[in-house]
Amino acid sequence: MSTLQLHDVSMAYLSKHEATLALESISLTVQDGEFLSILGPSGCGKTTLLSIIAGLLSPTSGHVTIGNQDLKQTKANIGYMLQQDYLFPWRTIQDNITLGQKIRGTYSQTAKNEALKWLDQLGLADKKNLYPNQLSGGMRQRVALVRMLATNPTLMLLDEPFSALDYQTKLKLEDLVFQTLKSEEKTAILVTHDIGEAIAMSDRVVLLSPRPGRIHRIFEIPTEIASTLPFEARQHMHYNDQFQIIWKEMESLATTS
Ligand SMILES: Nc1ncnc2c1ncn2[C@@H]1O[C@H](COP(=O)(O)OP(=O)(O)OP(=O)(O)O)[C@@H](O)[C@H]1O
Repeated sequence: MSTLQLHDVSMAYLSKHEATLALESISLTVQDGEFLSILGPSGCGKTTLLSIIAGLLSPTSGHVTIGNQDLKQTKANIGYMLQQDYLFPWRTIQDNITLGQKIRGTYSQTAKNEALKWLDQLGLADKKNLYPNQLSGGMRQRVALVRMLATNPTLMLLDEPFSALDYQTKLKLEDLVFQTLKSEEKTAILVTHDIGEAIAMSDRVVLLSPRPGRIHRIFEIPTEIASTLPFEARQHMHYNDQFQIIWKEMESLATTS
């Protein structure tokens, strides 16, 4: 993917009686292959920001470009993964993971094999003929990940995809997503409330202020953290400087909001 840029993006939700300013003057560049996390207090506009990048919402002012082209003009394939898996209960796992390809008109025997390869790589090959209600929550999220990967997106947007999972499943899936996206050199933006998760998975963490969300600070995560520590250890760096700094900044935001 080419570089993603947000240029002075603001977003106000307008209703008959009031306007809610959700985001204000967000300018940000996300490099090719970068994993970026967005942290911030509840209601600061994280999901709004992701929806704007996905092209589902138009900002009130400012604009988004991918490789210097306006988002609406690009043919960038953007994948979206949410807290809920939104699998279709009446379709088998195989039919669910090829659905994105069918909607995009890219379905073929080769594309189907690609989807099945991902299913295999994520340890679910033997589940392909089952239905979503026959799988655990963690398995269903893995299927949602396969469905997204099967469309070969150049940019992946992840809106708290791990938050509904039990702790052990969450750790395993975070690690799996991290390893998969890094090895595929995918560009990804993760919205999360979890500082450990953000540090463990990201190259950079963007901390937004309370609503209206503005960029409060951007933290570079030292590469030696990602390259030397096992994933679970990276999550629990309560004594790690980076964790402490981000935690303190978040606390200070909470007390000033
Ligand atoms: N469709 C809408 N109409 C009006 N206001 C909205 C709409 N969607 C979101 N908002 C408001 O915009 C602000 C930002 O919402 P958003 O969901 O983007 O925040 P968030 O940071 O993702 O929240 P959370 O962390 O709780 O999921 C909130 O005050 C919310 O109430």
